[in-house]
Amino acid sequence: MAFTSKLIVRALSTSAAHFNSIKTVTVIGSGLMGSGIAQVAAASGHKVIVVDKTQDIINKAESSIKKSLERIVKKKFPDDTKVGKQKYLTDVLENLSLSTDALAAVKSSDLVIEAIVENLDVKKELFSALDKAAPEKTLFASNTSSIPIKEIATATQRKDRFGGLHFFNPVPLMKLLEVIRIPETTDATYKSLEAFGKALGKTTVQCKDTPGFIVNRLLVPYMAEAIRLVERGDASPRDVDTAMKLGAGYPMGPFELLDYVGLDTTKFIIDGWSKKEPDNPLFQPSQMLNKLVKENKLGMKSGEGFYKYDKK
Ligand SMILES: CCCCCCCC(=O)CC(=O)SCCNC(=O)CCNC(=O)[C@H](O)C(C)(C)COP(=O)(O)OP(=O)(O)OC[C@H]1O[C@@H](n2cnc3c(N)ncnc32)[C@H](O)[C@@H]1OP(=O)(O)O
Ligand SMILES: NC(=O)C1=CN([C@@H]2O[C@H](COP(=O)(O)OP(=O)(O)OC[C@H]3O[C@@H](n4cnc5c(N)ncnc54)[C@H](O)[C@@H]3O)[C@@H](O)[C@H]2O)C=CC1
Repeated sequence: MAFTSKLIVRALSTSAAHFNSIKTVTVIGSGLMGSGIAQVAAASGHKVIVVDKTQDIINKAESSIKKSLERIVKKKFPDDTKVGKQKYLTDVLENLSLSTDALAAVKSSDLVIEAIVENLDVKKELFSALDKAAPEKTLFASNTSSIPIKEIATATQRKDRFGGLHFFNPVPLMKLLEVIRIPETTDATYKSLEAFGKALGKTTVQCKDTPGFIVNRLLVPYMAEAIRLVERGDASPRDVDTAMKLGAGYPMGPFELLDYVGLDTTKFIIDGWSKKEPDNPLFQPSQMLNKLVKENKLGMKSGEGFYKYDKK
C-alpha cells in the first residue's frame, strides 16, 4: 500500500513538475524565428540559450536581437532616461547566452524549442540526438510551419512531452502562438506549453496536428495563388501588393510577406505539401518560386526576392 501511494505521489509530482514550470529554455536555430523566440523568452524573464551551427551565425543573431530590442525600448520607455532603457537592455541580455553546442545546452533546459530549417530529416536527426542528451523532464517543441509534429516526434522517446509551438514573424510583434498537441502529448505537457506562451505575452490558440495548423492552412494557398496570378501575367507583384493592402486591409501584400518570411521556407512548405497531396491544385509547385530560390534570392534575408533590399 505504502509502495503504491509512493508511486502515485511520484507520478503526480512528475506531471506537476511539468506544469507551468518552464524557467530555462534552449532555442535551436538562431535565424529569423529562433532569434525572435529567444528574444521574447529572455524578455519575459526566462533563462535562454540560443544555439546555431557556427559562431558567425550566432553573432549575427545576437546583433539582430540587439537591434530589435533597441526598437522596443524606444517604444517601451518613450519618456524614460537612458538609465531605464539601459537597465531593460542589460536585464534581457543577461538572460541570454549563445552556444554552438546543442547537446550541452539542453542539459539544463526545461524546454527545447527547435527553429531550424524546414526539413523533416534534418529536424529528426537533431531531435534524436537531443533526446539522448536532455534530462527526462525536458519538454520538446517544434516551431515548424508545415511538417506534422507527430512525424518529427517519432525521432524521440518522449512523445508525451512533445508538442508544437508555432510562432509568427516578427516574433516580438506578432501576438499569436499556436499550441499544437499530438495524441500522445499529456495534458500536463500541453498546459505547460500553453502557460509558457502566455508568460511570453502571447495569445494562444489550440489546434490539432493538421497541415498548416490554422494560420498557414489559410495563408499558404493565398500566397501560392498570388504567385500563380503573377506567373500568368495577370498583374505585377507590386500591383498585387498594393491591391491587397489598400483593398483588403492587409498590413503587407503577399509578395512583401513572401520576401519577409523567406522564399526558401515557402518553397519547402509548398514542395512538402504537394508531395503529400499531388492532385491538390492549391499546393502545386511554382516555377517562379523555384527559380528565385535556385538563384539564392530568398527574400529580405538574402537581400533580394521578389523585391530588392539594402543589405544592412
Ligand atoms: C506561402 C506562405 C509561407 C508561410 C511561411 C511560414 C510562415 C509561418 O509559419 C507563420 C508566419 O509567421 S506567417 C507571417 C505572419 N506575419 C505577418 O503576417 C506580418 C504582416 N506584417 C505586419 O503585421 C506588419 O507589417 C509588421 C508588424 C511586421 C510591421 O508593422 P508596420 O507595417 O507598422 O511597420 P513598421 O512601422 O516598420 O513597424 C511598426 C513598429 O514595430 C517596430 N518593429 C518592427 N519590426 C520589429 C522587430 N522585428 N522587433 C522590434 N520592433 C519591431 C518598429 O520599430 C515600429 O515601431 P514604432 O516606429 O515605434 O511604432
Ligand atoms: N520564416 C517564417 O516566417 C516562419 C518560419 N517558421 C519555421 O521556423 C523554422 C525556422 O525558420 P526560419 O527562422 O525562417 O529559418 P532561417 O533560415 O532564418 O533560420 C534557420 C537557422 O537554423 C540553423 N540551423 C539549421 N540546422 C541546424 C542544426 N542542425 N542545428 C542548429 N542550427 C541549425 C541555420 O543555421 C539557421 O540559422 C522553420 O521550421 C520554419 O518553417 C515558423 C513560423 C514563421
